[in-house]
Amino acid sequence: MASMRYLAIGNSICPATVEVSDKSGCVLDGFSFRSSNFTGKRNVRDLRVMSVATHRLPEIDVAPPSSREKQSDHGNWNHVAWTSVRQERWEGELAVEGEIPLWLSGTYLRNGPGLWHIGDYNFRHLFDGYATLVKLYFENGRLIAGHRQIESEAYKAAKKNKKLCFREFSEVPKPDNFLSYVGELANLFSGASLTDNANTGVVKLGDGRVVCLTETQKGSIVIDPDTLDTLGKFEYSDTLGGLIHSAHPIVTDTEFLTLLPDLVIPGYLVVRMEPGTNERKVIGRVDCRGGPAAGWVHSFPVTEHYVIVPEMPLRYCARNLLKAEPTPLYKFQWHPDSKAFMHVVCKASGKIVTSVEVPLYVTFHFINAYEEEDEDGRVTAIIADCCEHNADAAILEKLRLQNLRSFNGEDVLPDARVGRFIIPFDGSSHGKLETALDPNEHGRGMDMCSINPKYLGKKYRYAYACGAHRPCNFPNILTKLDLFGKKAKNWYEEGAVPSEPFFVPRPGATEEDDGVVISMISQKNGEGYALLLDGSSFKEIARAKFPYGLPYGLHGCWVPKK
Ligand SMILES: CC(=O)/C=C/C=C(C)/C=C/C1=C(C)CCCC1(C)C
Ligand SMILES: CC(/C=C/C=O)=C\C=C\C=O
Ligand SMILES: [Fe+2]
Repeated sequence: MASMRYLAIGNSICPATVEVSDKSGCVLDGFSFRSSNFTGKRNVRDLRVMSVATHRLPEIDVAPPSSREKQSDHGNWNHVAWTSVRQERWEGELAVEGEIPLWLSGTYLRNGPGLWHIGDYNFRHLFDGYATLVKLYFENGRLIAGHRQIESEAYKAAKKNKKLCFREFSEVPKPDNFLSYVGELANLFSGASLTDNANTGVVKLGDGRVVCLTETQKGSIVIDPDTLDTLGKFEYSDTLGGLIHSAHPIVTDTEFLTLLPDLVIPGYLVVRMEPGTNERKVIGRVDCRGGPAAGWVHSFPVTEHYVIVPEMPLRYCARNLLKAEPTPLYKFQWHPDSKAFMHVVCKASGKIVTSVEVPLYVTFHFINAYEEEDEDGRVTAIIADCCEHNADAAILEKLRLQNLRSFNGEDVLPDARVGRFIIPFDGSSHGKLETALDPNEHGRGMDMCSINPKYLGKKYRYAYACGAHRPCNFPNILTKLDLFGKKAKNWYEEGAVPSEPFFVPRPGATEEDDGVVISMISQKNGEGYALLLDGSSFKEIARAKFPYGLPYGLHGCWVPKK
């Protein structure tokens, strides 16, 4: 039966988007929307007519509420952060408590794995979930929010067949499922079986296209930042091949830089793509110095003139890639004997400028890097900061959904820190890895970071990240790190699971921390809200409650209003 809703916008009544579904039943019923205090000029296009999808997730049912909503004394049993989003899409205006700065004009997009089941089959790992894209559109102090599932092949196939059809981070389809979907031509043990579930990040290219990404190259999907429509695959037009890439390319208005790990001859291609093209060109290549395979490169840092290629002892493992059952470290293996390295590639020449052995480390996310110079302007070293998990890959296991969903008050989140690499340019064979500030400043939790994008590759003072208020099983505070003062300012709310704090600079700002920090909070009572903190004081300036609890999400980007 078709269902339709009407929402008031100012004095006029506009039909909301009509969703036709053969299942009736309104999951998101009874929300109230602020419409009476709308003072801006009414412009339906600009305000992206508020629409509400009123049907259940078609064909992918959510888990029964009884199990989903059960909570322990600690309020964390099946916390909404780890509970699948309940419908495919939603959009509406949120009532704002506090003040959104009027200069904040544009869309914050956040990607992440928001749907962790197919029917009553529950996925294993946080990174397995089908991509849920969330948007916060700010204009004139008002906020229109929404979410939508990304229509990847993997998601569509799961919906159609009610079964997993592609290999996800830890999940592997049964051979029959895959073959019935892709056909006899493809082999479960080939690249064709890999997911295109673009559930990790979202970037705005210099030419304005917005692309959702994961670690598989085929999982690069172009979306419309206004409607969140899936527009199609981002097809790389070059012939570089390979199956995987870094989940975090470095994207500016003028270039897109990424690393393509070589799983056959261990190494990495450093590549650049210009705005307006789909063709990556090779800048240079780094051969691994240790181990049987390339190290995992979820992210990497750059400075103004160099690309830093990390070689972690947590390495891809071709055997694990093809295994039907998950291994303790999934597609990776820990090779402490292979040592750890940092390579520095000149962006202009593609040459390796230096390559140093460093202490063992484990990181998902580099924060930033910059060049240290002497009085004559000669580069003496590179400083590269990351969220470092004390060289312990156990964090991967902690991100299993079963672990995230079963917090019982025990402090089980492993310690992490801001790891600072010092890579000398004097020909030394070894670099250093130090702790940038006392980890107790941020509760010894550290991940999901952002900086002022104007400081990318440059000497910087501030970073924003998730830290810990212990006991906890997952980073549960937002932290502003002052890397000069070696201090942190923290934001905490009991039972909250905040997503990556994302810094948006104020146009015209001259101070590094002049701007706002956006995060989305999943609450222990099953609700959720968008949060805005002042980038300098790190105090709350506004919050806006969603009509439904938000699942956890990973990385975001900012699309300024044209
Ligand atoms: C969400 C996140 O941080 C990481 C996601 C990583 C994914 C989806 C990795 C997927 C992979 C495969 C499906 C097979 C090939 C290896 C690997 C890149 C790990
Ligand atoms: C959420 C996370 C780590 C948290 C640990 O403290 C890592 C996410 C990685 C992918 O983007
Ligand atoms: Fe990431």
